[in-house]
Amino acid sequence: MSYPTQPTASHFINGQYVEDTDGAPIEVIYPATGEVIATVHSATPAIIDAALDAARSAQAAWGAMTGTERGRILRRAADMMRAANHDLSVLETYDTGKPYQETSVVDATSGADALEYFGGMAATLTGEHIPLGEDWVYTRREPLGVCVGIGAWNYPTQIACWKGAPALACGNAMVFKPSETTPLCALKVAEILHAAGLPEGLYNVIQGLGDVGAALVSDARVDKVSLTGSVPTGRKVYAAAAAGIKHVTMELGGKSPLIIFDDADLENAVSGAILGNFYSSGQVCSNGTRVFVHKAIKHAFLKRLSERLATAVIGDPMDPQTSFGPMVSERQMSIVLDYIAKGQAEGARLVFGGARMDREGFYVQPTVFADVHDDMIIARQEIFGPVMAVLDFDDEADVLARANDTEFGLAAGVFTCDLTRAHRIAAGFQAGTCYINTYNDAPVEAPFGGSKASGVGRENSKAAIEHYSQIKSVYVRMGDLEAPF
Ligand SMILES: NC(=O)c1ccc[n+]([C@@H]2O[C@H](COP(=O)([O-])OP(=O)(O)OC[C@H]3O[C@@H](n4cnc5c(N)ncnc54)[C@H](O)[C@@H]3O)[C@@H](O)[C@H]2O)c1
Repeated sequence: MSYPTQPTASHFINGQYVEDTDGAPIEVIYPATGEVIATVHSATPAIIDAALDAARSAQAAWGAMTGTERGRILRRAADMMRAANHDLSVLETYDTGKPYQETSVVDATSGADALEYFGGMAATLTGEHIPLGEDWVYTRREPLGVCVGIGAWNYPTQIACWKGAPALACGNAMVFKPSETTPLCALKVAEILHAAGLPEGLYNVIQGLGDVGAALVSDARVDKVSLTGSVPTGRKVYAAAAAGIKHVTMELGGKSPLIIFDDADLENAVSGAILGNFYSSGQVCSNGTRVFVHKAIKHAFLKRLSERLATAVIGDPMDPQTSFGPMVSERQMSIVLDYIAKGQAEGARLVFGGARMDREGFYVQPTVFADVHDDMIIARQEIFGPVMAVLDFDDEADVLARANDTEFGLAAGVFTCDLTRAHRIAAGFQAGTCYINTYNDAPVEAPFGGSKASGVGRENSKAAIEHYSQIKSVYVRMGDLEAPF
């Protein structure tokens, strides 16, 4: 292997790499081959303590700096990430198995966007002046303190930045725990931030499974928890954070609807369905995996979709021509294959794919089921893999009610050339992130997050500031103060 995937050490604390081999080893497996490419160690109680203490001691001075000074460091880190894009993309590909064709334009790029955006915003975070006759109130927008970030495995660099950038811009310190499946990329984010001038202790990365995450969430030194993960984990983390009355952001799972009307541009609609189901081998939280297709175009849609899926280049993720890679792990591959078996057992019609690929690594074919009914398991549960469920409809009000009939509310999309219908449907969706004639765009300028069981709070955009800062209000009396006795 030409790229050094083994990090200098497992953790990054107080501005430097730290190792503690007493922690249980965690093997990092390259999903395209099944080969072990690195080993890190789970954080011991001493490592957890060191990271939280470092964050606690560094935060006050950072919070007292001007926003301009903080922002300058974040923007420098953004430039350094862009300059290192190739190496970071290669590492992301080894960590996740996602094709370099994707990682080279999405992951470090999106992370750098977040650092640049929140770096630019840091100096604008001010309070307000509220006149009350001759008295007045002013507000101060203050940091929360120590924020814990806990990541999922599908976008390790992006998640580390989407949480770190707004947290740091607002004057907080962060302890980030990546997913145990993809522990490598966040270490590089920490390295770059400190090389860009971030004072030590402000962005710490420690490794571990759910037990390390749980220890962080319940620690009294922590003021806020931001989780990206599944709904079941979200329920546990939200409950543990509530016990300590901590702030939370919950970026959880979904089973999002994508509605395609008979007046839609078919080629664009097929593109949307492909992007919303097969990008990153289907391992995207906001994917539109329930594709409602108007009966009048069902045949044409499935035909064109199958033709285009047949042109997917499936293979070595490091080959720039490859457009579809493996699942992140053997475990995730078997979860997906189980769902495919359930779809067949429930009587859904397999239109494309449906099997593990006959090659090394954890590859599952892009898979499409048609004639799916609302109550089938493959239409109700998040699969988190390349499995599209196509459902029929012919009435607008009915399809909107069916689209919303789910515990999830992360994303939703509609393809139609009818302007008023597009906005009517978008207004009717019970979802935090909606798309008209496109799918899965996630620019840093736009709020991102879920409603219902899919989450609490928003990442990106000005909205994220509300979740990484708090308002203090100061009443100022200008005259004498009267009291009853
Ligand atoms: N909404 C979003 O922005 C978004 C983005 C990406 C992924 N996701 C979701 O993430 C899921 C896939 O990722 P995953 O399999 O890594 O999710 P997961 O819920 O299994 O794990 C997420 C993280 O939580 C940690 N964790 C597990 N139990 C914990 C506990 N009790 N306390 C604290 N931390 C704990 C894990 O170690 C991991 O780092 C999918 O459901 C997907 O939809 C959501």
